Amino acid sequence: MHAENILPAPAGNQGLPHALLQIFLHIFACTIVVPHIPMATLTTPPATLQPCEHAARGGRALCSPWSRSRIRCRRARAIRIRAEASTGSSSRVAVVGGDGIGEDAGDVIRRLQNGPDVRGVALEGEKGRPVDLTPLAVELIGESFGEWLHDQREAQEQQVRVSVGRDPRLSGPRLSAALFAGLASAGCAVFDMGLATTPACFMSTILPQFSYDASIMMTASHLPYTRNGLKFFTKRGGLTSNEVERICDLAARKYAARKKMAGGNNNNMPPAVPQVDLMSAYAEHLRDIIKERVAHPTSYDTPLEGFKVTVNAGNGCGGFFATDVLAKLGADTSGSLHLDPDGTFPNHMPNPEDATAMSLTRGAVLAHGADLGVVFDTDVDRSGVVDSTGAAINGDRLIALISAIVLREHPGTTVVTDARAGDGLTRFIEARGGRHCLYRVGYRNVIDKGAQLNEDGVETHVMMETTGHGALKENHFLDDGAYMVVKIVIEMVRMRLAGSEGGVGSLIEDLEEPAEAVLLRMDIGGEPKYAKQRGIQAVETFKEYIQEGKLEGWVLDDCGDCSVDQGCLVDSNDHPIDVDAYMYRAKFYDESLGQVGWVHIRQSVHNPNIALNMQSCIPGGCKSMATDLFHRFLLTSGVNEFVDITKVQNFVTLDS
Ligand SMILES: O=P(O)(O)OC[C@H]1O[C@H](O)[C@H](O)[C@@H](O)[C@@H]1O
Repeated sequence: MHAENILPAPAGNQGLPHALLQIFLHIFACTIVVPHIPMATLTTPPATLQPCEHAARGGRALCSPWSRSRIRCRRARAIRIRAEASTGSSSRVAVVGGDGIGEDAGDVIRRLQNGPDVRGVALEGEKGRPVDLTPLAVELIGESFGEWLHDQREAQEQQVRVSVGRDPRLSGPRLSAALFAGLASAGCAVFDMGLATTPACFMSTILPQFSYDASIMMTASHLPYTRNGLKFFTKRGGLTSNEVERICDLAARKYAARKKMAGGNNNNMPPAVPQVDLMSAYAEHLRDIIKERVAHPTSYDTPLEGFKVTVNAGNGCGGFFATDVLAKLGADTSGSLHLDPDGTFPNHMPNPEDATAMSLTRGAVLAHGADLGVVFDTDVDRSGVVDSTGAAINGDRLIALISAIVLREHPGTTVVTDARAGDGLTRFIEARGGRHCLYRVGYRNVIDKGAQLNEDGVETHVMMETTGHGALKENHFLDDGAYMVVKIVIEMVRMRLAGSEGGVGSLIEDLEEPAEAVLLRMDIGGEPKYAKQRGIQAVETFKEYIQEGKLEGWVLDDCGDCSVDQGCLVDSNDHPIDVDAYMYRAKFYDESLGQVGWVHIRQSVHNPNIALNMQSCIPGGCKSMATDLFHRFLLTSGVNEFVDITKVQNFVTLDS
């Protein structure tokens, strides 16, 4: 069962009878001490969080769900919540409609930072969301990135060379011109790669014929056509959230003055920028990898002859993979869908998590008798596949498939995923001799964790988020949806050469799936500028409720500093500087049933909401967990004063 924002509102009074609800509330009002959380009205500034020193380290906690001592976060950071009423930010000038000039006018730029990316609204059309990714904002961010690059360089004698690619969004050409202008005014030599993919942009810093110092991809991935954004690379890889924060801050500090100067318009003539054909070279690079690794005994240059592969690019940037990679290697790609780039995305959003994208691809695979279907997201840093039987392989299944392939190449390797991955995936990896490290949501967090484990001497070849962002140590720690498909295609050919009858789906036949997986999103109310702090407040209150023993049966997954040798590892927000969103996972135990499942609670990276993921191996388990949380946490903690809990309520009261 999967659900996100699709749960129907309860018709009439389908939920707990009102009287029963009153009894519940009365009981909990009597037994639970509700902490005072200063959140008077939604227009007052929220509380802020002050990180304190880490709690002392200890041995691995053997938590008992029924005793408070087991409900302890061994390495959790103590968080102190304090009211901010008299601090600077509360006295700042409000930014109205993302357009104000004042003491904090630059906040409109700072708010464009989404973790390691910049994302914003580039075109009118979203109700209640004005355009904030303006040409001026993009120009200033480009200029600040250029300055940041100069600061990073030891030798200053050569001009910094920066390439720029983009997806087909309608706002792309205009914003690219602004980006070129910003980079040029920072003294960079700029190269226009036109339509490109995000991983290809990074590869433009590596492939010897380009070898740029840095690259920027303009994309908003699977988000609506009205959005756009920026992803930044140097030869080291993608920038971290902290680095992007510094760049946005630099741009923010220039914003008010430049806006006055420009009168709100970007009047600069765009510089003349040479165009370069990166994608042909990148496609050739992928073809060479397939040829070399398959080393076909009779058809070295066309190892895909006799294979049918259907690609669904969703009108994003991924069409090249069908025409310039697979077809040129001999594959029949005639059943492919939506290969032509179209920035209005008329069919569906390019996204391997999108149900329409997956089911259309499934239909095409079955109709054409294809061996494999491939789904890319807009900028091709994510992918999913469909096997020859029509089974969708995305999320945990894709991680399992890649893990199965890589664990044969690198026995015992560690696989890092975000903590929304299922318990069945952990068992799947461990059954093949691998180790599973569960970490923070956000592709950059997952990749950085893998890089860090390698630095610490823990061999880690696979880093994959359940969203389909997958990076391999062998491929520059780069999340590259096309490279993941290259690995799968090579395996498909090898299996056939070895005489195997089954398709790649047969490699994950023993993956156990949860009985239920549900995602509910709770909108954060009030002024957008306080949304992040309110989100932190809600998520931290959940953690404190468990730590203080107010949620009997709930246990934080708090193994933040256990060795990967000991199995799973779940981060506990233990590096405050690097935290880009607050999140926790907690298991729920029932006295008679044992472990019912887990919930993962976090702030959304993109929108003012709290995402609540739940998984259970018991039918009805998600509803039990949601019901418990609804009555014992959401209603009693005060979180419901600034978070809209309707979707959880609807789920809880939904007839099963
Ligand atoms: O916070 P959400 O809106 O659920 O989005 C979360 C996701 O955002 C982007 O797509 C990132 O690339 C992912 O790494 C992340 O998991």
